[in-house]
Amino acid sequence: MAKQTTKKKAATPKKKRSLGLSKQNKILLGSVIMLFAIALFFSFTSFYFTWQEDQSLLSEFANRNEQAKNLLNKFGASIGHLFLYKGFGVSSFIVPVLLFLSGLTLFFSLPKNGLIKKWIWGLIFILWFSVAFGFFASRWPLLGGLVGYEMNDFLQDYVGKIGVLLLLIFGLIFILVRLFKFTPENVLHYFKQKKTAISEEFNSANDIKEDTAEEDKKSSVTEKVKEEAPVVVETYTHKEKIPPLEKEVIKEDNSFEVTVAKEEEEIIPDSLDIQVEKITEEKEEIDNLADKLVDDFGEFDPTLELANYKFPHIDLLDQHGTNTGITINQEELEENKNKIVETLKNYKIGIAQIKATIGPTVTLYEIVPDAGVRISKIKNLEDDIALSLAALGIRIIAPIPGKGTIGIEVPNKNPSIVSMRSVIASTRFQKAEMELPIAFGKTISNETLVVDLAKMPHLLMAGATGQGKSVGLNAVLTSLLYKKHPAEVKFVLVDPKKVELTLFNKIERHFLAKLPDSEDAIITDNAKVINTLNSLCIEMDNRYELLKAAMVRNIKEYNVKFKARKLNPNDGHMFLPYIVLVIDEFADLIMTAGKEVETPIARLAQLARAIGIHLIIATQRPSVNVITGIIKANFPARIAFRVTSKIDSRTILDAQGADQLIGRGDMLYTQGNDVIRVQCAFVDTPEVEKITGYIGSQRAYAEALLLPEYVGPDESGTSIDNNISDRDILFRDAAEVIVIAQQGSASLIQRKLKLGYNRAGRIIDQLEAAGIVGHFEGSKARQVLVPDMMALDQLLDNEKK
Ligand SMILES: Nc1ncnc2c1ncn2[C@@H]1O[C@H](COP(=O)(O)OP(=O)(O)OP(=O)(O)O)[C@@H](O)[C@H]1O
Repeated sequence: MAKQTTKKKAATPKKKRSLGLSKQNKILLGSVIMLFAIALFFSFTSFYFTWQEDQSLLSEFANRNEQAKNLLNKFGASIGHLFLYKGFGVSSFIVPVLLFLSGLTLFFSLPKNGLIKKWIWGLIFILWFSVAFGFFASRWPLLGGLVGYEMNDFLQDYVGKIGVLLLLIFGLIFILVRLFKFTPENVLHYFKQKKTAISEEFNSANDIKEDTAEEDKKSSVTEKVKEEAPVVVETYTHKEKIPPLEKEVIKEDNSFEVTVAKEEEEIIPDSLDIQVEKITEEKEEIDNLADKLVDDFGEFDPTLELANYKFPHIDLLDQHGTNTGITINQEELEENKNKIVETLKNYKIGIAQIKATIGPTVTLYEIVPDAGVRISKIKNLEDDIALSLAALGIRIIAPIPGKGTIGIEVPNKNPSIVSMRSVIASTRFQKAEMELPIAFGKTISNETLVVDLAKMPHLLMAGATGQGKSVGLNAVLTSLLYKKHPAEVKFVLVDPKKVELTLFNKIERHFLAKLPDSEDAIITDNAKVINTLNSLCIEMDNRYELLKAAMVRNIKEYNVKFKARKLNPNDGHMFLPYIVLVIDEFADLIMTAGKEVETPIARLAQLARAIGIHLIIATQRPSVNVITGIIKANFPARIAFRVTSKIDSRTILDAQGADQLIGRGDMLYTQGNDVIRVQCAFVDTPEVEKITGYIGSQRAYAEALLLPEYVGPDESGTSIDNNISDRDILFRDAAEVIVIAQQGSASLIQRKLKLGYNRAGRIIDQLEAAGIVGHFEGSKARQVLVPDMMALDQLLDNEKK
């Protein structure tokens, strides 16, 4: 049975495992081992015949005059003595067998698995036989060897003869069960099979006998066979209970014999561990090349071009008088506490416990109301509490998520400024292992809030004018400037207000990205914003192509692969910096360009996270026509500075509270679930100027990062064929309508000539090509280039000539 198993195993095709040796070396080593095994075998065999004669020569190994009788002379005599006499006796023969198998495996580069198991079992056998021979045949020391004898001696000292016998029996059972898979059922089945075979043999023998007998006797024999048949069927029904392993053989006499396919059972034995072959992954050629390149040149360093770039130092930021930290006004605390308790008492709400956490601008009073008090009751008292505390900006959080208490945020009389310096210097920011870390400010419990823009993945910021949006944007940009090398991140800045972000012009060649044909990197013109957004969409598509070619899922993996030199720059691969698009006044953009801005923004917001383009959009007017559903859905991270109405607060946060803020950087931050109150870090214009000046004075790239070129419909308008024969038959009528009204709009043509939108659009394009109306200007009507009917006639007549 065991043999069958081994055969089966050998027959199973298995992948070869690399030994780390070349083919030739394997053949050499394999043959040496096999020959050594043969030498051992001959030495051992010969030892049994010559050991007595060679005994005296064992100490004369170096003496060349002495010759041993062993087939392998003194070597054979010595090694035989070592293994058979001093070692394990006759079971030592297993050693050359195992060695031969190992040599064979190497020689033919056969799969190595199973070999270790063979060695382990071989050694178990050697030990068991050695002890068994030592026990049963102690008179013949060459059968059990010295080890067998000594082990017997040793064991008998402790467990006696019977103990050793029991141990040997256990060893035998162990071998039978673990190696040969003996189970009582197996044994029973084996005997049953034997019995069936014998009875069949017996029957067939009878058949032969009966064949020679007379005819009338024949029938009785058939009956007898038939009688026997049910016994066999019984066997079948019994074994039917284990169907998957059964192999049915329909015998000639129509009786069934069922053989259990034990071999199969042994291929994946239940107790034997499955041999899981560890396949050393074949290295791709490209990987080898990459490894070689990395060995030769080290990993690709994107910062190499500006290797001497110095990050801005903390002293460029001001303290803003915050080095003293938050001052606690004990009186104010007591006073507020008493007022809260009293107000609630007036409404018959008892307080079991009250606790205060002092933040930079507000103090959070956490109260645990008496049992049975309805939370909604406290929430409804918001205005009353505000009135009794005579303070603006009271916010009630009922209950505080995850705490089971009710929070009342009361503004401090003397709020302290959270300086950008303090948040940048915080360990939380300094140790932040993030892709794009941003230190927003400090939470109510005075912890620095550091978040990863890459995870947000886009940020929507809203707040009424003068509440701290621009400062917030500067805080975001400053955080990134303090943490990122110019090679790692690029900004696309859109500033319709024209004054807020101009300071960043100084770092154009370090940190900014722009359209190829534009002079200024900071975009202030709304028409250009559309081009830039579409260009970013092209960049996004290009990056997706690169990611696809590199077979990675996001920019992080892509850059890791690129740094490891696994992506060939000749195939268009390059290190991809993160791109952060900042739009300072989004409402203005939407008002002037509408869908044209919304569509690329929505596309970017939906798709750009994986390829490292992140959007930060700020707006004064968080109304639903500015922050449309599609934009909102793609900006889970939102910041609300103080807004003027509850509706605005709902629009931006999907919750109220932003209308209760106190302004000056007091903000609410949410990344989808909880709303956190944060005091935004304050960074003043002179500080930003110092930082950008410091960076700007350093060696820079030759130019800002160039975004892909985008030819918008306004520019491409000129490419429309000014083909007179292709013109619409109503072209002249439309031209007259436009010139008379001096208004270049498609809807005017639609109305006056009762045309569909598409036809009117086509005519407008033709009018543009003819030079009658100007370029497309977003939601504004086109300029009419022909002043009156006379000029129009002249223009069209000239065309005909
Ligand atoms: N985090 C802050 N800490 C302290 N003061 C602040 C903070 N943020 C803003 N301020 C104060 O509020 C003023 C207005 O801030 P900011 O210019 O950022 O407002 P804004 O929301 O951008 O206004 P607008 O929309 O009109 O540009 C600042 O000059 C500053 O005095």
